[in-house]
Amino acid sequence: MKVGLFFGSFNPIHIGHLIIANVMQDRTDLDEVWFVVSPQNPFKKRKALLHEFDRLRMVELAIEGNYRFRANDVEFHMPKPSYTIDTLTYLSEKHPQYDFKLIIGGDNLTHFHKWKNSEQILGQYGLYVYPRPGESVDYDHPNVRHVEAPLIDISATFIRKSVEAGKSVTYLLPPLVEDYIKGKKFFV
Ligand SMILES: Nc1ncnc2c1ncn2[C@@H]1O[C@H](COP(=O)(O)OP(=O)(O)OP(=O)(O)O)[C@@H](O)[C@H]1O
Ligand SMILES: O=C(O)c1ccc[n+]([C@@H]2O[C@H](COP(=O)([O-])O)[C@@H](O)[C@H]2O)c1
Repeated sequence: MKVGLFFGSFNPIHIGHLIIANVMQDRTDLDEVWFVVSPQNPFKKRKALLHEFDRLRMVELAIEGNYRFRANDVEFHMPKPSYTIDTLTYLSEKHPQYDFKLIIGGDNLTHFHKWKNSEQILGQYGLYVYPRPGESVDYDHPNVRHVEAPLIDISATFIRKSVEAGKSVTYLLPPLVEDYIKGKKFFV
């Protein structure tokens, strides 16, 4: 079985993430997509992040009922910051029956060569890349698959700023995630 690992801060998860996961599962050879919540991206500042348990909960709420999607908290139990190669290695040892691929947005491809052991990630696993507005890097490598799909100009940053400014985020988030954010008064 082929599993696409979709790593992210998911601060919070938004419909862009869900569209990406669905396109990847539906239009490629991936059987499932696992959303791996990263407590701490090595390249991002931690202070703006919600607690990882809340980010995981929102992912669970967002994917409820989709049996091809799973939420994964493996990085909560690993050293911080979260280096993707370490998690890939761990997951491959734990689930030798699965063929793991990495799903990333085009913005992450720009700096991918700076990731820890990026060559090993490419050689052993491979990337499925979803295009992102403003990012036009065409990484030419046999293990990099550029998936053609509609551009989505939505980011978690835009959602956080919108909530802070008192603007509506309806339809940018799954309703259960919007309710969770409102209930907990996040980003206000
Ligand atoms: N609109 C989008 N188009 C393509 N890829 C995206 C989009 N939004 C997120 N991604 C990808 O999803 C993964 C997880 O992203 P992340 O959780 O950081 O979301 P984000 O919206 O980019 O967040 P932030 O605005 O806080 O940086 C990354 O690989 C990122 O490139
Ligand atoms: O392993 C690395 O060196 C590395 C460097 C930068 C980012 N990543 C991972 O890429 C994923 C996407 O990050 P983000 O914050 O854009 O959602 C997240 O899981 C990060 O831990 C990983």
